[in-house]
Amino acid sequence: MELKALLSNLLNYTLNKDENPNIETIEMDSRKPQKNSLFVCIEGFTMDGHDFARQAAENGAAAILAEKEVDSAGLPVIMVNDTRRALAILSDVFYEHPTQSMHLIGITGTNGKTTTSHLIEKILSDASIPAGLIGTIDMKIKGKSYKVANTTPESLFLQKAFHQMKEEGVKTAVMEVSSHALDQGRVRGCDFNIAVFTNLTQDHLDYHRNMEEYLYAKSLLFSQMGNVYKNDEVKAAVLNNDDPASSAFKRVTSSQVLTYGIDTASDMMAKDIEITSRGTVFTLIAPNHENVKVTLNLIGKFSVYNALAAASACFLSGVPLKQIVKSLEAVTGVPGRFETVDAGQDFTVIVDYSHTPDSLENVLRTIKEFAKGKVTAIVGCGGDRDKTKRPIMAGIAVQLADEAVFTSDNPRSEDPMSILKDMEEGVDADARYVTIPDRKEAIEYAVSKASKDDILLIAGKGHETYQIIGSDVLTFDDREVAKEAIGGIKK
Ligand SMILES: CC(=O)N[C@H]1[C@@H](OP(=O)(O)OP(=O)(O)OC[C@H]2O[C@@H](n3ccc(=O)[nH]c3=O)[C@H](O)[C@@H]2O)O[C@H](CO)[C@@H](O)[C@@H]1O[C@H](C)C(=O)N[C@@H](C)C(=O)N[C@H](CCC(=O)O)C(=O)O
Ligand SMILES: Nc1ncnc2c1ncn2[C@@H]1O[C@H](COP(=O)(O)OP(=O)(O)OP(=O)(O)O)[C@@H](O)[C@H]1O
Repeated sequence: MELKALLSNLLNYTLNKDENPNIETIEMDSRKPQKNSLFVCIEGFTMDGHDFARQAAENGAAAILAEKEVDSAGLPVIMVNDTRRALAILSDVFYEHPTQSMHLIGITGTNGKTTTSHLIEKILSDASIPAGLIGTIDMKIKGKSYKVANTTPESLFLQKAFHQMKEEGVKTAVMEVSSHALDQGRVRGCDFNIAVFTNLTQDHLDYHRNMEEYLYAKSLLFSQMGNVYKNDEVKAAVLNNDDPASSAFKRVTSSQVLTYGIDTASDMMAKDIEITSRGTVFTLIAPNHENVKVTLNLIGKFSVYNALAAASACFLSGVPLKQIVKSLEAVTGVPGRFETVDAGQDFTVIVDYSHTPDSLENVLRTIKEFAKGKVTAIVGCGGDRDKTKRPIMAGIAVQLADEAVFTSDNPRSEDPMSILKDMEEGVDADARYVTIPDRKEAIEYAVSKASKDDILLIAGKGHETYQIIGSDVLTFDDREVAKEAIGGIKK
């Protein structure tokens, strides 16, 4: 594509020379081969892409997009105000606006994005609507899994992925939309049909300075949805009516709103909820007033919310209610979300991705509802991330579990002991907890102490198969470590 055609949707830019090279790829990493690329310089959080413009030129770039002066080795330079935001527009143009002719569902919220997106994908594919999926665990196209670096990848990766989905005949996609992505404009080129909100509680205050800014970032999904219609379909915001943040989103969206809830009157509701150790039973009341009994294999009130969010999005996507319920009932779990580890032991081990105060509290409260024996929570907090949640999470663990084991969870560049010290600020000295910095030892300790009918919650890492210590990414899987530890005590 000619450079000037590629720039056609940018409102504000200057080009330093009247040249119009053919652009074969767009790249944002100078270390990759550039094949006549437009190299987009991004000022990141650790590096500044502007410092690598010359390297990109030497690797074959044909033009440079920048927001400040660069050494371009004589290549044409396009200057814009914000390269990250410009990249979203250019990627959409380069990949021929893939989402304009797709049915795109975006999910935002602090907790439940991954679970809800998996439920939606399952319901749609059971209804013979193959859906691409982009989220924390992976990207999936026609059942094939691809690695992703971020919950919501950079716009360049996203638009390329949507293009690939279309090439492979997949015209429906469901994706998680993180607050970082919204703040950085990664989804600006995405034309959403449906935007879903799960809930808003404390997280990511290392990035967003306070809850107001976090809420504002989330609201961008709804304010940026744009027109009321897309290809004759009404656009819709699917909002959790029980969460106070929804009122802010109602104010900023110009789309139709469909609400769901348990405690507040809503378009899609769950009533008569029963929570058991194996799942959840409730009556689903749809916007057309149809009532259906649902037996979910997913545990806890929070799972009912995820089911309601998924049911609402799929109802709006034209899937009949009975089909939605059938698919929801067939879901046995999502990797790393309330996943039980069974190695023949007489106690229960649950691995769960709860790494926010709210999710930890929900999971522990749910466990307590059916626990017959002692509940032990193994909990850590990430390094280089929101420090304010450390004492809060530790406090929740000691308050709700019979015993807490504080340990490491991706300490990154921080000293694990100083993270544990921050956690200890949230608990009284006489609280029942132990501190074991090595995560493997912490799991082994809890397993060795477990008796019949006890429950061990290994919180925080869920599906992750690594532990980041310093700059090393070490192989670590809570599920495997727990199995080995159980094997060890059986010998
Ligand atoms: C804080 C944040 O958003 N970081 C993201 C950001 O990294 P960065 O700004 O630090 O990038 P950088 O390393 O400084 O590099 C800047 C630029 O220089 C370029 N570069 C760098 C070196 C070089 O030799 N040549 C070169 O061209 C890089 O390719 C890049 O374009 O841009 C990268 C590329 O898109 C992201 O992968 C990275 O996400 C990191 C992995 C991350 O942890 N992000 C978290 C905070 C995040 O975004 N999380 C949310 C979900 C959170 C949740 O809900 O739990 C997400 O959506 O993933
Ligand atoms: N609707 C919900 N409300 C509160 N907690 C939830 C909800 N759904 C799931 N959880 C809890 O949060 C954890 C993470 O769930 P999930 O991965 O679905 O959320 P997420 O929004 O994708 O998280 P992340 O953004 O960190 O990837 C689960 O393991 C569970 O403990």
